[in-house]
This record gives sequence, C-alpha cells and structure tokens, in this order.
Amino acid sequence: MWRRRLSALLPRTPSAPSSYQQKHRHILLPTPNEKPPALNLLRLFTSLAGSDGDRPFIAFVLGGPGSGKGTQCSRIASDFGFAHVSAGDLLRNEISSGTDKGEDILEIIREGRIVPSEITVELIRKAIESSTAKRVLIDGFPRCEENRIAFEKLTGTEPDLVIFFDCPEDLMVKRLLGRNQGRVDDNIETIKKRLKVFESLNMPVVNYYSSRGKAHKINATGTADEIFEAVRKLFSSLRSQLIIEMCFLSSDAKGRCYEAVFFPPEPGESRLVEIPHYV
Ligand SMILES: Nc1ncnc2c1ncn2[C@@H]1O[C@H](COP(=O)(O)OP(=O)(O)OP(=O)(O)O)[C@@H](O)[C@H]1O
Ligand SMILES: O=c1ccn([C@@H]2O[C@H](COP(=O)(O)O)[C@@H](O)[C@H]2O)c(=O)[nH]1
Ligand SMILES: [Mg+2]
Repeated sequence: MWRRRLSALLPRTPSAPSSYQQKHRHILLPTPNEKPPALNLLRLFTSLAGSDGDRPFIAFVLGGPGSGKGTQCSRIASDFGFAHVSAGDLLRNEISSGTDKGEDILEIIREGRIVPSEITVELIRKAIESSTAKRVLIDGFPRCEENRIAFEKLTGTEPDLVIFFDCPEDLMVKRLLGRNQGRVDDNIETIKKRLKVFESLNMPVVNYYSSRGKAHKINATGTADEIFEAVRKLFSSLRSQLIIEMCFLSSDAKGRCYEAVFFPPEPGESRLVEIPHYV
C-alpha cells in the first residue's frame, strides 16, 4: 500500500543529520517576519518518527461513543494539519450511496454492532490513499481486535500514535442524546448496545496499544476547549518523537541552501536552519 516512495522522486538521498543539524535543529526563527527567502523548491519530504517515510503519519483516535472523538479530531485537523478520516462517516457515506452493502451497514449501525473489517479497512485505505496529507487521524477505528489485525495486515503498518479519550458512561450518554444530528444510533436502546460493544470489543484495542506504549489517555470530561488543551499538551510532550517535516530548499540569492523544519505542535511555528554542507 505504501509504495509511493517520495525519496525516489528526489534528486539526492537525505543523509543522516549532521552534527550541525543536530545542534541547531531547534533554532527558532529570530523574528516572526523573517521568513525564508523565496526559494525554488528542491525537494520536499516528510520524515516521520516511527514510520519509514513512505506513508503518512497515522494516529488512531479512540474512545467511547460520545466521548468527543469527532469534536477533537476537527480541532486537531485544523490546528495541526491532519486529514480527518472518520470511519463512521465513511460507513454513513456508503449508506447514502444506496448500495446493497449500504443497506447492510445501516442495519449493523442501527444495532450498534461492528461492520465487517474488510469493508471498513478498505474504505479507510482508499481514504488515506486518495489524500495527499502527510498526517492522518483515523477517528473511531479500530473498533475491535479483528479490525486492528485486519488493518495492520493490509497496510503492513501500525499507527504511530493512539489517542484515547476517556469519558464516563453517564456523560457520554448525555452528550449523545443531545447531539441532534439525526443519527439512527443516537437513541437510548442503541446507545446502550454501543456502550457494551465499546467495553467488550473496543477497550481491548486500547489496552493492546497501551501495552505497546502507543496509547495516550486524555481525560474527556471537561469542555471541548479544556480537552483540546490536554491534546495540545500531549502533542507538545511528544514533539521530539513525533513529526518532523523537512523542506529542502534550493539556494537563495546568496547561494545558500536552507532546510526549513516545520513542527506542527505550535500552529504556524517553523524553524529555519542553514545547512552548510548543502551550500
Ligand atoms: N467536551 C464536550 N462537552 C460537551 N459536549 C461535547 C464535548 N465534546 C463533544 N460534545 C458534544 O457531544 C456530542 C458527541 O460528540 P462527538 O460527536 O464529538 O463524539 P464522538 O466520540 O465522535 O461520538 P461517536 O462515537 O458517536 O461518533 C456532540 O453533540 C458534541 O457537540
Ligand atoms: O470502524 C468502525 C467505525 C464505526 N462502525 C459503526 O458505525 C457506528 C458509528 O460510528 P462512529 O464512530 O460512532 O461514528 C458504530 O457504532 C459502528 O456500528 C464500525 O462498525 N466500525
Ligand atoms: Mg464521531
């Protein structure tokens, strides 16, 4: 699946960071106005901790029904430049398309059960492949160990990060009953079933990724703003392990070459590092 080797498109293979790069990688731009000079783009690639650079950075966003996954994903997407792939929305789109498969999915969602892995994984695969994003949030998937295994088998990869929104049941029920978006599963009978499925099938996935040090639990009981602050803190605490985007830019008017390192956790923040060995 991840055969788009960006590096193959590039004129030079990126070398390991030099000691100069290591030392200066956190130099901040001196002033907000001092932007990199207008340069011709020589190469652009993304270096992702935990991945081989051939695929986007993948974060699974998990949590019970109504824990606020969709709400927080929208914010993460707009502030940190992630594409937001909601497994539930992909399935609802299938229902809207009016196919036989859509009818089966509708029935499963109405009963709060889990759609077969081959359907969901394929929809997610297509959504990721058709996106040009370098960072993707997968909202509400995997729903069970079988989903997880199917995804990892098909893509040959694990997520780079798992965010788990932890919320008590009574609060989730209150939020769902107040959602008012006309969802067929936002009624108390289906909500009770979804909560059972969450405990028995979703939580083992969270526990699996916790045991591998990938899942990060966020208290999802406050306001949406308070929860997003916790997300922001998580991203900050992980920044050195997370995403490093590097643009290699061709020389400016003085013949210097620059590497611009964009670090998503602070929106708009960028760092400029001159790399002598590229001059
Ligand atoms: N922190 C919050 N405080 C109060 N209401 C919230 C909060 N976060 C989300 N909501 C509201 O709760 C409802 C459910 O939120 P959301 O759709 O984000 O949850 P979800 O985890 O994606 O649920 P589902 O699994 O059913 O898709 C929405 O109406 C949303 O506006
Ligand atoms: O990976 C998935 C995601 C969702 N479902 C089904 O859809 C509903 C609604 O999902 P939300 O993420 O809450 O929007 C869910 O209850 C499941 O029935 C799924 O089967 N697999
Ligand atoms: Mg949702």
